[in-house]
Amino acid sequence: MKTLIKVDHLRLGYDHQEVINDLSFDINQGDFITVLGQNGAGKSTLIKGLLGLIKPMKGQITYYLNEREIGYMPQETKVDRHFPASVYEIVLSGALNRVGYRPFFNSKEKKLAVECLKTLHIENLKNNSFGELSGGQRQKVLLARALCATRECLVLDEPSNNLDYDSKEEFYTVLKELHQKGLTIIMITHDLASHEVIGNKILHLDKNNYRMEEVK
Ligand SMILES: Nc1ncnc2c1ncn2[C@@H]1O[C@H](COP(=O)(O)OP(=O)(O)OP(=O)(O)O)[C@@H](O)[C@H]1O
Repeated sequence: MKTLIKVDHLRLGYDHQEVINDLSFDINQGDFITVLGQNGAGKSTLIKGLLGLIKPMKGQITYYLNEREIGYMPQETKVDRHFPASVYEIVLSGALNRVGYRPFFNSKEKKLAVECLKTLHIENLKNNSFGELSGGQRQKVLLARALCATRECLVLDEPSNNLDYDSKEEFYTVLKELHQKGLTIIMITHDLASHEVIGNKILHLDKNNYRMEEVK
């Protein structure tokens, strides 16, 4: 099994405050890892580390994929829902990592954005404005945007926050479909109990007590 990201004796934190200490695990191709932990356990901090937004205080993260091609879906609370853009424009912005110094999106990237809309069954929303969507629809748009950035690995930060039961179920169904298509997924959440988890592994993050559990 190919390893995509290797986390080795990692210590992460801010200034002199250590949040994660001595965490080691591998993210293998085809994994769907759910990260569970109490508020403040360091779930978002781990994501920032994986995305290279904060540097390890100790230990290391080794990437066996192009780091820039990790698709990231932020927490909805960190996204301005009144952002004046269409669904298509938001999804296409996921392809910015492919553009480099070119001042425009090419036809391949535009086609990819439409494909991502189709994959998530939201092609009908293409021309709607983001602000007029329901919570569940907005989450699918943000997922499509993350998908547009990668063919390989998605990192999702509390994607089902604020969704009602039905929208959550629908969202998880879409995630399972992506996983079955071969996407590697790391998802942090605090609204699932261990027995409800989707995916093949659970990373339990608790104060200096980390445990990777295989889901049967
Ligand atoms: N930018 C920052 N500067 C300083 N401390 C921070 C910063 N971001 C988070 N922290 C602190 O790091 C610790 C872990 O926070 P983090 O957001 O990673 O936890 P979490 O498990 O994602 O929590 P939640 O479930 O509430 O989102 C907390 O004590 C928090 O106050």
